[in-house]
Amino acid sequence: MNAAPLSGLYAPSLALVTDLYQLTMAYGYWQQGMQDREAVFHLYFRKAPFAGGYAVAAGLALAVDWVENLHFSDDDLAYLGSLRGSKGGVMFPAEFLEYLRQLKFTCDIDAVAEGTVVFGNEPLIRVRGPLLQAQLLETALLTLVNFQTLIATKAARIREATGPTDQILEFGLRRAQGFDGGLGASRAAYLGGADATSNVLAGQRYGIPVRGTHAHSWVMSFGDETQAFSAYAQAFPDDSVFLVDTYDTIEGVRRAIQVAREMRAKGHELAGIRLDSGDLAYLSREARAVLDEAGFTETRIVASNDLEENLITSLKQQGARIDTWGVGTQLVTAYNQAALGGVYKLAALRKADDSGWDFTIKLSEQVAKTSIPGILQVRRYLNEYGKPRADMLYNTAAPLPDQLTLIDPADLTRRLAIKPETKFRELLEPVFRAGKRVLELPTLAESRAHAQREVQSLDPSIRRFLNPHIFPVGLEKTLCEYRTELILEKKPVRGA
Ligand SMILES: Nc1ncnc2c1ncn2[C@@H]1O[C@H](COP(=O)(O)OP(=O)(O)OP(=O)(O)O)[C@@H](O)[C@H]1O
Ligand SMILES: O=P(O)(O)OC[C@H]1O[C@H](OP(=O)(O)OP(=O)(O)O)[C@H](O)[C@@H]1O
Ligand SMILES: O=C(O)c1cccnc1
Repeated sequence: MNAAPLSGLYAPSLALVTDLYQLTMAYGYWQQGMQDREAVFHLYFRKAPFAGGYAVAAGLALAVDWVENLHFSDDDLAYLGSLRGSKGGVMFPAEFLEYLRQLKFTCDIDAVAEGTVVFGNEPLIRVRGPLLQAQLLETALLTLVNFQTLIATKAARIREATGPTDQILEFGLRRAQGFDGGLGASRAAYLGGADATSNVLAGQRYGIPVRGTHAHSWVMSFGDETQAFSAYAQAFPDDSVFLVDTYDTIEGVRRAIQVAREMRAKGHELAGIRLDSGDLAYLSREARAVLDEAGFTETRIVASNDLEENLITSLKQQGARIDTWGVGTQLVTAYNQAALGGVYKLAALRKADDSGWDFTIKLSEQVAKTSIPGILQVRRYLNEYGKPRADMLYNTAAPLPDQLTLIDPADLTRRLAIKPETKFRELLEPVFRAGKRVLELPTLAESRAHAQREVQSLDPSIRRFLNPHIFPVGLEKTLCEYRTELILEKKPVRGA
């Protein structure tokens, strides 16, 4: 079953899911008469998470849902009207609140499809429209895209470790960052490569397959493994996975086999056993041998216990016979990297006299952190096998030269000339035009399939966990030169 991609989770409007400063700036822009100056913002991250070579873009469908439901309700406005500054004065006057009440979303949004592999500095979302509106989107878009992209990428790495045919069950809800953290993580984990979740709400909301085994408490409540397994088999004769490690794992496997024989006599097969402690490589090999010996060659071996991609890789190298991986805490909390540092930066502003664009830049001590001006598009060049070769960021508001050269923004001497016949695709596609959605979103299952094709299309050197190869992402030469000019124009010259 595929749920509709727009879940309505963010309806009614969650307009107040924002930082106060978005609203104080909005008021300021309105007061200055700047609210309708046309602006362009880009949402991007600078470095792929987990010291990896890529990220899997995610969160767009949630962002679309939020934007489509964006409006300030009576309650929202009453609350904003009640806010007071430090001297007790009204923070937002009634005329401005009335403006917010009437506000209609009219921006253009272009975005990278969920599941697409992306790299540092590449806009995942481009928002173009009235300055006040485009600014108001910042916090919610970042909250949604940063977390979804982080978890989808983690899941893709776990999939990399398990290989394509093993099952990955996401078990994280109990260790997640609250209800919404758990729900969002289940969605992103599925998008990034998990096969199913134990999170029932995520199943209902997003159509993700729900799966599970049973807890130690089930065995403990019977006090006897054979009885516990028989009772579970009675309830779910065709879907039983017995947790065998409550007392002694190998003894537990033998008891599971005993019950499995009784099940077989009644025409049912034991689906699997689960290991949740001890040496998972050794125990899974032993369990496989005992199961096979007893004629239960199809019974799956599920393992859980703080699993993550490096541990799974190691278990595989140790010859573990695990074919289903239950992964919780490390996946849904992105344990080794708490957040993706995506940012939302102003890149262009229509001149006050409407005579063209001012391209804007945020300087930084590090050139790599200096923002990229323009109305950007990401062009992905493909090699002769149709696999990604290099990405080019270019300014759609300036003409492209005939000879295209990519320049690495972190090292201006690294360049790549593009042959004119090189095939490419543009990653940012129209999602909203003048506030109306123009893109039919794929289902979550379609985005998941897209993510798997995308990750597979990357060279293994970019997918590896340790010191991955850096995928070339360059600025088109004229954009790079323009950016350097802007940096020099804005940067004060220091005297010695
Ligand atoms: N063969 C192995 N190689 C590397 N790490 C392993 C191996 N087998 C298990 N581990 C991991 O080692 C960690 C500790 O395992 P252990 O069974 O001691 O965990 P535990 O949580 O303390 O056990 P328990 O659930 O009994 O309290 C877990 O993260 C587990 O996944
Ligand atoms: O280790 P994770 O990757 O987070 O996977 C989820 C964990 O949650 C459960 O343990 P818990 O001790 O909470 O319950 P249990 O008694 O059912 O084992 C399960 O047995 C896993 O070990
Ligand atoms: O179904 C399971 O086995 C399960 C669910 C949540 C957490 N740990 C295990």
